[in-house]
Amino acid sequence: MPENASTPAPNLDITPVPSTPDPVLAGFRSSIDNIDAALIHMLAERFRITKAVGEYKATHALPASDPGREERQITRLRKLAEESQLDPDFGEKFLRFIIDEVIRHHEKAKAEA
Ligand SMILES: C=C(O[C@@H]1C=C(C(=O)O)C=C[C@H]1O)C(=O)O
Repeated sequence: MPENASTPAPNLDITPVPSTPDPVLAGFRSSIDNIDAALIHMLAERFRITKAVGEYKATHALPASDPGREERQITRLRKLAEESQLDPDFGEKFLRFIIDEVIRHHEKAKAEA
C-alpha cells in the first residue's frame, strides 16, 4: 500500500461550523455568515475597480483624491442610510474608512508610476 493511502485529504471546506447548540441563535448566525460573506465579496469588487481607477489616475496625471466626488457620494449614501434605518453617521464613518484606504492606494500607485 502506498505511504499516502491512509492520509486523510486536507479539509478545504469553508462552510461556517455552528458554534452553538441553540438553534435560534444558530439560525441568526447563519444569516450573519451569509451577509458577512457578501460584504467581503462586495469590498473585493470595489477594491478591484478602484485599483483600476488608481492606475488610470497614475498614468493620466490625475490627483489621487477627488474631494468633490467624495462629498457627493457621502451625501447620497447618508440619505440612503436614513431611508434604510441605518445610522447615517455610522454609514459615513464606514465609507470614509474605505475611501481613505482607496486614496492611500492611489497615492502609492502615483508614487510608483
Ligand atoms: C475612486 C476614486 O478615487 C477616490 C476614491 C473614492 C472612493 O473610494 O469612492 C472617491 C473619490 C476619490 O477621492 C474616484 O476618483 O472615483
